[in-house]
Amino acid sequence: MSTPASLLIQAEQLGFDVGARALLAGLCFTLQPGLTLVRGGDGRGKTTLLRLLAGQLAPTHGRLQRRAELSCFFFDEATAARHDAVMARAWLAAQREGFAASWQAGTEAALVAALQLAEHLDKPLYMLSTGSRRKLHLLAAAASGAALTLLDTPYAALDGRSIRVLNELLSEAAAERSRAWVLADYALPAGLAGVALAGQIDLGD
Ligand SMILES: Nc1ncnc2c1ncn2[C@@H]1O[C@H](COP(=O)(O)OP(=O)(O)OP(=O)(O)O)[C@@H](O)[C@H]1O
Repeated sequence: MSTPASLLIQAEQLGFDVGARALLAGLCFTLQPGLTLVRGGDGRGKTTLLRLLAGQLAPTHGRLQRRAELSCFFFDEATAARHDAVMARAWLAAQREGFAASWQAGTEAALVAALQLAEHLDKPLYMLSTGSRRKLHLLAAAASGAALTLLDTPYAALDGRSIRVLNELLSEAAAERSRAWVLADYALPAGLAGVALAGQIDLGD
């Protein structure tokens, strides 16, 4: 099958079983540039779908066809403990190195200021609050310049100011023509009402 240039990932009858249970079943969608919402209630498989899109898991059924050499940013919270002793500045430097070809230094500098992260960069990650860690992950996601950026319930634990910054970031992401962003959440965040989505994948309640 040919893959149109604007298409990043195509899912055909995608399914993922957990033991005997079909957690995800029969999903068909295409990911396009802009912002796609993966919506679902508790335990409906949002994180699992992001792991499939990131290539960390293989589907049990169907297939995911991806554009060749698709760069992807995904910070899986389940792996967070591994980074605990690392200084925030070193963690960020490693992200910068990993996405050297597309890193946006201007975005990094703007978000360090907007998310008030400067005071935290010289601390080990274990000293950062959950909210500050999440802000650091958001900064790296935005600055990575990755063709595909996956965000798992990114509003959780954010303060009001950071929520406004994230709303702005995702509103801009929705207008992107070269990057695709996937936001997994329980519902469309209130601050994104009226934003034109590239797509929506509904996993039910
Ligand atoms: N590999 C696995 N082994 C066992 N259980 C799993 C596995 N993957 C997912 N699950 C279970 O499947 C359910 C859905 O997982 P997932 O975290 O993908 O959903 P979610 O929509 O992100 O959930 P939540 O909204 O609660 O964060 C959870 O109950 C999880 O424990």
